[in-house]
Amino acid sequence: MAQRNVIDDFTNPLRDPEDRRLPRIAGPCALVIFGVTGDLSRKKLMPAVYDLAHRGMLPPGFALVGFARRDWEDQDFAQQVHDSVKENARTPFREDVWEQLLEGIRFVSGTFESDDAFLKLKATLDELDNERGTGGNHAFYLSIPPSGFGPVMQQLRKHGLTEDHGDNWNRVVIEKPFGHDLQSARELDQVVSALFRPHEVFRIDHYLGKETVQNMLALRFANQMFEPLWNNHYVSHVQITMAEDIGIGSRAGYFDGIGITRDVMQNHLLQLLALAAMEEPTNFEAGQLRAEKTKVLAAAHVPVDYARSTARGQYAAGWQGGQEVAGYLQEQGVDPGSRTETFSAVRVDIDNRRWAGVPFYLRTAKRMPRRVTEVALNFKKPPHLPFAQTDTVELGTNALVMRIQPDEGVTLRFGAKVPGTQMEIREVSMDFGYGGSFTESSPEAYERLILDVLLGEPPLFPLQEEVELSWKILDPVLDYWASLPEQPEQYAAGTWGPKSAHDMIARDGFAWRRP
Ligand SMILES: NC(=O)C1=CN([C@@H]2O[C@H](COP(=O)(O)OP(=O)(O)OC[C@H]3O[C@@H](n4cnc5c(N)ncnc54)[C@H](OP(=O)(O)O)[C@@H]3O)[C@@H](O)[C@H]2O)C=CC1
Ligand SMILES: O=C1O[C@H](COP(=O)(O)O)[C@@H](O)[C@H](O)[C@H]1O
Repeated sequence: MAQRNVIDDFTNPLRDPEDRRLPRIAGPCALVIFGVTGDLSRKKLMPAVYDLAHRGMLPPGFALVGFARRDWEDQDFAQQVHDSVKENARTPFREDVWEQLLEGIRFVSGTFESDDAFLKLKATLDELDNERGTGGNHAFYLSIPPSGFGPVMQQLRKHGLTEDHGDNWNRVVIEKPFGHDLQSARELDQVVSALFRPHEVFRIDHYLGKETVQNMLALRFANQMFEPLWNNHYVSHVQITMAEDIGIGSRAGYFDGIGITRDVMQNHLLQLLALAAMEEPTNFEAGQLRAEKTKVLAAAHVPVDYARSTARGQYAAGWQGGQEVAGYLQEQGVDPGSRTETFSAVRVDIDNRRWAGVPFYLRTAKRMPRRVTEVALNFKKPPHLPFAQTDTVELGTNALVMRIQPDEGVTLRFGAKVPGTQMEIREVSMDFGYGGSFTESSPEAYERLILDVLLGEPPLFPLQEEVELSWKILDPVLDYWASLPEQPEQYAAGTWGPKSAHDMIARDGFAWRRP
């Protein structure tokens, strides 16, 4: 097979100028991370910045500014970046890359309420603009508890940090969950849109940055053989699972009172549903892709008999990976009477021609037996099986499983004849795995999305309309659960969730997959 010659690609005058294989490199800019001492920043954001630098996708004068309450100097922050890069970066540590990054690292200490801190941030950015040529191009990443979104944006505007001089840009990146219900999401949007123009706002959902999530678009729309089956003529039901084996760790302050439904179902799982169920966009530009997701979310709802169409749970003490682990109510920082759910399952129906009659089951939880995210299309049984009484037919359901993580790929489950002289059918799998098919490694979701922000490319960032529709789907469920007098049903850590969740899907004649 002919090898692609990379040097020719850059020198060949006939090369398509739109060639998307050219590296995408950000222009001069500063990335300011609020909440830089937090879990997300330490595990994902700082390593992603380093990985981008390592891949040569950041400009030489790039600057990284951290903002948090801790009483740190630049060098303390630099040490934290260094440690989290060494621990969590995808690409190997290189001294020269680190040295270059280090030159642009600064820290500002203060609270969201402190005018002094924002004055210092302004002075720091002005200095960087002069020293490193970042030219007034600033991306403000709010990696903070949702209650801080509004106050920080107000402070940015108050201190002239969002001013447009005509030849610079300012962008704001807002972590999920955007609001805690429809009403608060609308209120937050009023704050955002009074301070920023639509193209300056990036609502981040890191699942959209995952390689395997984008591959759902390739699987569906780059092939002819799947789409004809992708509807209620052939699909019996769809299961979307995001299971985590971890508990809440040190994040009680954020998680308790929010719960798993607001934390990930309102955003990651409903985005997966939208990508799995939407119609084909004309192209993958922001407007087209987001319009199709919006349409399908507008057609989705949880059937109103919530006692039957939903289930919630809370993990109790149990065993995980051979170790005894505490129950949710015993975790440090959790209110001992907390009713926060750590398991959530809902049935979603989609009222359109393609999906009428096909339930989508969404399930997510902490402290499940293993970490796995997948989207599984389960197909109807064949209308007739031409086998004799004496034949052995052990068929489950045909399924197409998009394995988002950690074992990334696609699995097709179908029946095959067992070798031998008798007709014996058994279920088998056909697998595509990234490792076996590609030499390229997948960028981390945050790597991809931070670069998109710095380049000003919005297709992978949900619109406010998608956020609001997602709350509209889940608000009635959350209200219903809040009205119940009892605690969420307990499930032992390290198991597949409460009995009510198994009953919920069994009533419809199905069972949860064991991924
Ligand atoms: N953790 C994760 O895996 C993921 C998190 N997210 C989202 O990212 C955001 C942050 O989450 P996470 O990192 O887990 O949260 P953490 O609680 O770990 O971190 C919160 C950060 O905000 C800072 N902070 C809080 N209040 C103030 C204040 N009044 N003034 C200044 N700084 C303040 C803290 O600084 P200090 O050190 O001074 O306390 C800390 O740096 C959330 O919106 C979450 O939904 C999204 C995807 C995954
Ligand atoms: O958004 C969140 O996602 C993480 C899980 O992310 P993943 O990429 O590892 O699947 C979850 O642990 C966290 O609670 C939530 O805020």
